[in-house]
Amino acid sequence: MRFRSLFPYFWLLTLVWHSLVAAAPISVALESDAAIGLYTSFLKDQTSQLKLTDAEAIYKSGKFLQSQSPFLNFGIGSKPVWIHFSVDNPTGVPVTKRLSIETAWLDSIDIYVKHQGINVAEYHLGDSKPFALRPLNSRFFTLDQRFNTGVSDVFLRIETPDPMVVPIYLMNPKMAQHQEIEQGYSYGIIYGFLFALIAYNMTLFIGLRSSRFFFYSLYLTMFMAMNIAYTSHGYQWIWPLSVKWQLWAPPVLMYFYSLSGLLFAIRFLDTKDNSPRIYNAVLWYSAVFGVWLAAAIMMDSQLYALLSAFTFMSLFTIIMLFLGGVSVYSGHKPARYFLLAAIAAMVGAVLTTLSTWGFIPLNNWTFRAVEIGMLIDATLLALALAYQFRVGQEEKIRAEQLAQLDPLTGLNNRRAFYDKTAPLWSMTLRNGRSPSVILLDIDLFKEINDNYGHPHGDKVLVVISNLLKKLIRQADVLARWGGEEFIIYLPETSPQEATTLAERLRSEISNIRVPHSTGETAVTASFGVAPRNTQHATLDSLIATADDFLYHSKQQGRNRVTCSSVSQ
Ligand SMILES: Nc1nc2c(ncn2[C@@H]2O[C@H](COP(=O)(O)OP(=O)(O)OP(=O)(O)O)[C@@H](O)[C@H]2O)c(=O)[nH]1
Repeated sequence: MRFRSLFPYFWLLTLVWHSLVAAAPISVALESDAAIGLYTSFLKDQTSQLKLTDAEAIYKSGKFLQSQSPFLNFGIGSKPVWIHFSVDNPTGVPVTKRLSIETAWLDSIDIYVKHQGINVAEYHLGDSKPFALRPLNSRFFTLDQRFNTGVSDVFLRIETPDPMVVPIYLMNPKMAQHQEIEQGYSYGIIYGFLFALIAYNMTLFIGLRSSRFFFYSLYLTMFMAMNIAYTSHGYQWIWPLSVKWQLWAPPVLMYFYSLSGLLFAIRFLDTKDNSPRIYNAVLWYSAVFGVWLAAAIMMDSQLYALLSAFTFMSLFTIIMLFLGGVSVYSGHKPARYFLLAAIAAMVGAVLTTLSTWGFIPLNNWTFRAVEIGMLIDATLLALALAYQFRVGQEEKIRAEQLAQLDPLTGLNNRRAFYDKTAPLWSMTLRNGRSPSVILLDIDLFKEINDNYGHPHGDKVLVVISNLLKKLIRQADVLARWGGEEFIIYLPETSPQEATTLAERLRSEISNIRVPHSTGETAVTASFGVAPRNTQHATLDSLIATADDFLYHSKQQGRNRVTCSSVSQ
């Protein structure tokens, strides 16, 4: 708020400063790395026909407009623009300065240098010419110009359907070179960081086969490709001869960057399942802009292609926020990271836009805020993916655990019993130490159900389960074997020890009283105890023996323990 309240003063200061310096030529002695927009005046060529002589005549008649901003900005699809500034060399000797127009996507830039009314130099630059023809190997439109003593006039004619932002710099060549190297390093860091994330997430995609990682990598790849195209790094290093691709790459890659972002978002947020209508709307929206872009390309209209790509990309940022917001609102936890990431990307984009339009001071940080925003966006999304993966794993483990538990008693179910006893059984076979199995079945349980109801029967089952849990050793494996049947696997336990335990369990169960509305239920159980011997090649055969002994206990009148010695 405080910053915003300073705006009127900022503008006033700009105007005062402008009125003082606008008319003045730039001195070659000036050592500044700031853009020189305030020293320039300009003319929009409504006819697109003006030649240098016409522009000169109009300039002399005072009809050029003074620039109000260090950065000239004429928006998207502008008419050609003529820009003028003059350079004063009072030193008495020629001085070389580096003239640089640092917007990499301008299609055509004609530069004319005049000294004392004579044409001394002329350059024809721009994206629409092969990179190899540039005077200097720079991704910007850059040249070294010798300014003779006295005042020189520089006229530039710029034509492009892209956003016509024209940051002009006039610097000492060494200072300019130093700046370019610094920028090179910063791009190296950005691309290196993104490349590492892409490679890592592609590896995760291949390893985990989750398309989320693929769409995330695609999104970052598309951002990198778009950035490489509009900063002209691609033209400089990858496709220096492909003039056509350099012209079409920005709109095409902007579209695919936004599209891949949306594909990632709907996959990450599971929009298809959670909000099918939003999912369909996003797909339709993407298709409509895709058709618009394809039609523009077929009609060879770069302007329409750019308009479609810019509109798609602007709305894309808003849709990302919307999708993230909806998802957070509906309780999807990883979406919080997603929303923060979308906000970071948006803030970056807005800061860059505001700075290029002159609403906030333009410097390396604000101009490249979109890239910083994207780095934060990429990092937060990587965190979101990691968080989502962790939550997914935890849910899987929980589901697996639940699949192994009997829901009523919380004991192991039959599957878990086999899972837990299998390694113990194979160890037994190796070391020859004998386990035993106890199988027990509640007596006349049907009567309990019939007399007091099923819920009361459940209560009895729970009480007995808790008792069994309490009385067995930690190494023993207890499970609910069937309806009112329980099993206990006792590793390394002799027949005597197993029978003693079974007797104790039988006795404790017979002491149980489970209260109900009109009194208490007494309960007993019958037991079969089977110690392993040489006939038991498998665990199932040992369990079958325990089952036989249990049957014997039932036959003998219930509430008793039968062990091998008895049956043999
Ligand atoms: N309440 C309750 N009853 C169950 C559950 N699972 C099985 N049952 C009941 O347990 C009863 C078992 O009856 P039976 O197999 O005839 O055996 P029993 O009445 O215990 O008689 P014996 O085994 O011969 O002593 C059946 O009525 C089943 O419906 C359960 O989870 N909860």
